[in-house]
Amino acid sequence: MSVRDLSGQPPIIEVSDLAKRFINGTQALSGINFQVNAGETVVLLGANGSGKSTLQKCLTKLVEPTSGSVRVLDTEITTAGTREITALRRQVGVVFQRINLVRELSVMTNVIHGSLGRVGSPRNWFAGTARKDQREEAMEALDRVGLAHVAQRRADELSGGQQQRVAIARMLMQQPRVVLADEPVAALDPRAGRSVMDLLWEITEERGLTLLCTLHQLELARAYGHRVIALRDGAMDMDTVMSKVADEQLQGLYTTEDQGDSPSHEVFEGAA
Ligand SMILES: Nc1ncnc2c1ncn2[C@@H]1O[C@H](COP(=O)(O)OP(=O)(O)OP(=O)(O)O)[C@@H](O)[C@H]1O
Repeated sequence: MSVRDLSGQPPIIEVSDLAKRFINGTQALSGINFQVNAGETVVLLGANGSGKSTLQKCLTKLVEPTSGSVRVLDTEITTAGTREITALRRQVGVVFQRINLVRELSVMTNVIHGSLGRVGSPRNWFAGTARKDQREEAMEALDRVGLAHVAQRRADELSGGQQQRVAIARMLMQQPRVVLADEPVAALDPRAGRSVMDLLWEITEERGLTLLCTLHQLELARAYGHRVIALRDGAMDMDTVMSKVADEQLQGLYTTEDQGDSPSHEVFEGAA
């Protein structure tokens, strides 16, 4: 897999001293600092409850940060109003573990739904009433994920791996600049998971998208991540290029302090 030189690219995501404390008192994040340049592909790692999902949600204000600064695509999300946040979300594609297609509608209609924020009105929701160019674009997106032949099938007739591919095609219809993927292959078997990750990475590379992807499978993280950001107990544990990280360091992210074999809370320099 090629490693692109992105050192001259502008930052797309800038997070400074971010903290999140939930109303029940849980301190989910504190002292989070990093930036991601345009076109970077970053894997986000950390044990259950370390704050990965909260961090991703803070990037589009699905979760409101308690303090600090979060800048995504030149929008300071902590001070942005509803209109700016809506505009930002249109440029940020999301892929979740839970594949949230509309089960009883066709694959094509689900994919067209991805373009609504850009071009559509609710009456264009169904494939039959969508504009010709929308349908053609959806067909191209389906072709890109290898599923043009199932465009007219109901979404729930597809396998989990195919459904996640449809979700990626739908995300492409958004024409996003940034992709946030939260455990996109956790629900899939290893073979399907690998093939969905291949696809996500290829599309990211060919379109020059910026990707922040949470993964739990270390072998996938190793295979796909050019850079790794890791959290432990809501704090930064590492931020470095993947090639500099030893397997023990990655495994150590999933051990507790009292097991005595966790790595130091070092923040590495020179990422990407
Ligand atoms: N809405 C909420 N209200 C209160 N606490 C929350 C809320 N959402 C998350 N938390 C807590 O914040 C901490 C971080 O949770 P988060 O889901 O971000 O972790 P995670 O690293 O994504 O975990 P996982 O790998 O299990 O998905 C956890 O202690 C969690 O219980």
